[in-house]
Amino acid sequence: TQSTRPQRLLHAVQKNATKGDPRSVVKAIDNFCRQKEWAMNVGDEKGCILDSVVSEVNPVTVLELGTYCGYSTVRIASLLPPRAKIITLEFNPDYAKIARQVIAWAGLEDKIQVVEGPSGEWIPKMKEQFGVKTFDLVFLDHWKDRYLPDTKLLEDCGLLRKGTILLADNVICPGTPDYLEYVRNSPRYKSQYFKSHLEYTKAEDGLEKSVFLG
Ligand SMILES: O=C(NCCCOCn1ccc2cnccc21)c1cc(-c2ccc(F)cc2)cc(O)c1O
Ligand SMILES: [Mg+2]
Repeated sequence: TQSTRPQRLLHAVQKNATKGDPRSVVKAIDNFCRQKEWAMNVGDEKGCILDSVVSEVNPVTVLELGTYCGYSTVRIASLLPPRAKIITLEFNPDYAKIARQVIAWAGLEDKIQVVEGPSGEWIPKMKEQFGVKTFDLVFLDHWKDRYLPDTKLLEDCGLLRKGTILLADNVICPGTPDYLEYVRNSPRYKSQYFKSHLEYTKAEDGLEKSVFLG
């Protein structure tokens, strides 16, 4: 039977990346997506901006909404201090299955918890299920019309603290207009746009970094 794109991406990692070397996993995925098949990873250009924000925040507890094949999960985890953890939420079980294998190839299983299901159901359970108090960094990369409702849900569930950083992918393409309007106009956020390009293309896209002010 025909393989899926995530399966072909995983095979490219297993063929071209060194087991236990996260940066070689990131490189292998970027090469696959540039040379063979486009895929919706944050990519190398926006990935550098992601790296700089992660390094600046030095988070101990990270939430990622939208795992896909685990590219940004591996990118973030490879920069975390020893005891730091990422909880990454994926709605599609086939994607989650691939992501777990990409994460294992990178040797980062101990830092990453892949959780399957919808954000609307899991966010209210974060404290009781995973012993999370608040998140230091949230990377939004899931359904674009869920960025705003899930941000409000994170606020309401007390999962954000003064200084929590929200970093949102695709605020231009595909676009998250209601989310942008909210974080740029709400007195509870200080927002900054990092102009870039849609992964592996020349189309404009960017990341929005927003600090929760409490
Ligand atoms: O759609 C995108 N990502 C989202 C995937 C589903 O996420 C579903 N999902 C994942 C956890 C999760 C938790 N709860 C609910 C839904 C939940 C996405 C799309 C594009 C893109 C840009 C231009 C195009 F022509 C076509 C596509 C680029 C990106 O970088 C993206 O991230
Ligand atoms: Mg994205």
